Amino acid sequence: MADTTDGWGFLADIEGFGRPDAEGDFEEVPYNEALGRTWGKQGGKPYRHAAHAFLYALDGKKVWGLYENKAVILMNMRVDGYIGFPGGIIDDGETPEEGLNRELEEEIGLDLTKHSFCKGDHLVSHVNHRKGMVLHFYCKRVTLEDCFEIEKSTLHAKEYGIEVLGSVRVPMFTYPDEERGLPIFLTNRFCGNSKEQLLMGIERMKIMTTEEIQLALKHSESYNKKFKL
Ligand SMILES: O=c1[nH]cnc2c1ncn2[C@@H]1O[C@H](COP(=O)(O)OP(=O)(O)O)[C@@H](O)[C@H]1O
Repeated sequence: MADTTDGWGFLADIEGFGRPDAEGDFEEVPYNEALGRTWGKQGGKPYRHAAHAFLYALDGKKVWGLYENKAVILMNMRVDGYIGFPGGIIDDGETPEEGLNRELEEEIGLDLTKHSFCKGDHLVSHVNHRKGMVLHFYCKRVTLEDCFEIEKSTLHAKEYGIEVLGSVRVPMFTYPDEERGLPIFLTNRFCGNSKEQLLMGIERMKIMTTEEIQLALKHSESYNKKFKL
């Protein structure tokens, strides 16, 4: 990969954030500690913060009357080709929640009078020392009708067709071949630590058990190996 910021224009400052991460780059950190900005590199820039949201509804409907879809979980197809959650970089002077709400309105047209995120929705924060960034992750359960409304509002959002190329639902079921469905979805390329965040959200919101998640991951990894992905 070219290690140059030529051609990045105003994105040059943050282009490094979108580069692939190595295993172990993300370390869980308590929210208050994450806000302490104690990681500012000596004499350098303070770490940048970003916040992303897991919006979901419990479902239970059977796909084709066969496979139980446990939940509707909304992610985005991003302009860089990665899958990620809606959200983004927090601007100077914003709290993570203020920045998150602003980004959600811009990216998916979220109706903030109905679904505004607050500190109580915070699930976990991670720090990436290599990139100098902190990632905050929030979860909110809404109704199935709300999910459908949010998918529709994405089409009219300011960033639709720019940063966001579409809202995608995570397939929350697995076919009898143990690969199609969630395991194959997990073989996608995910932005930042969003794959880890997705699995944490599914587990902590009790949508799937730890064992079910481990099984989906195992089949996802064996699929990757089989096709040398
Ligand atoms: O869903 C996500 N979960 C965790 N980290 C993410 C996710 N999406 C992006 N990131 C990380 O956060 C950085 C900034 O996020 P994003 O690209 O959404 O900000 P922006 O919308 O302000 O440009 C990305 O470059 C990537 O490192």
